[in-house]
Amino acid sequence: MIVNVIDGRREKNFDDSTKVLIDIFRATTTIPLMLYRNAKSIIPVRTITETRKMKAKNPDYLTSGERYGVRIPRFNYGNSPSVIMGEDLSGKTLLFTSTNGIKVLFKIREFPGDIYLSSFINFTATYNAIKDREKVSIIVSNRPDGISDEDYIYANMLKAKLEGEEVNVDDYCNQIRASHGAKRLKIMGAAADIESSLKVDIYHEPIIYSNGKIIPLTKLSGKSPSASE
Ligand SMILES: O=C(O)[C@H](CS(=O)(=O)O)OP(=O)(O)O
Ligand SMILES: [Mg+2]
Repeated sequence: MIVNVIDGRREKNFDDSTKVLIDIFRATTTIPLMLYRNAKSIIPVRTITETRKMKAKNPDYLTSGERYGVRIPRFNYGNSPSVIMGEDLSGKTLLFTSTNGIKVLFKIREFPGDIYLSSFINFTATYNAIKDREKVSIIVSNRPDGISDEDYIYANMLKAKLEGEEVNVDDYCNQIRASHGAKRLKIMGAAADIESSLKVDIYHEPIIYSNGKIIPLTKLSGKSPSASE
């Protein structure tokens, strides 16, 4: 197996490998927790305006997302995994837009190859879903200032596991706790999101992007989770 870690913010060209989108703080932590709290699906949306337009057409949808970490005014939710953990989202469809992770998702969906979304929340399920693939690209969402050590810590853990190395997950969790990204969350007043991002394997499903929606792989009846719409 070939495993590459790629800066999804800077890279412009992607191949047809299986892609795993990583955004530990916080989109690919929040999204699996939305599904853990029984959401039906998450619809990624590029812009705030588009989100409001889709909400107007689908009043039952919930709105979620942020810009630069701050919840968008009049949205039902921001991008806080610790807030989502306390919610019952049974049967709900959530519109979701975020500063980094969703931006990169819209970039990579233009290329062939299955797209998974992963974090500590569904680490083992992701590993089991892709461990036999020929080529895997672990796509780091990064941030505007180019500093997202939390994403690289997780990407390196997943890469090590895929390459057959023994992985001590607790060590990686402690690296996250000591990361620049964790300090940033504390400064933002979102310290609770650090431990929420470290609920390892609380969600037991691989999560894929398919035909405009983010869903558990098991919801994809029989088809390959092709990223192309
Ligand atoms: O909401 C987040 O934590 C980040 C924005 S920032 O890094 O806090 O400015 O968005 P995400 O798309 O989850 O990286
Ligand atoms: Mg992030």
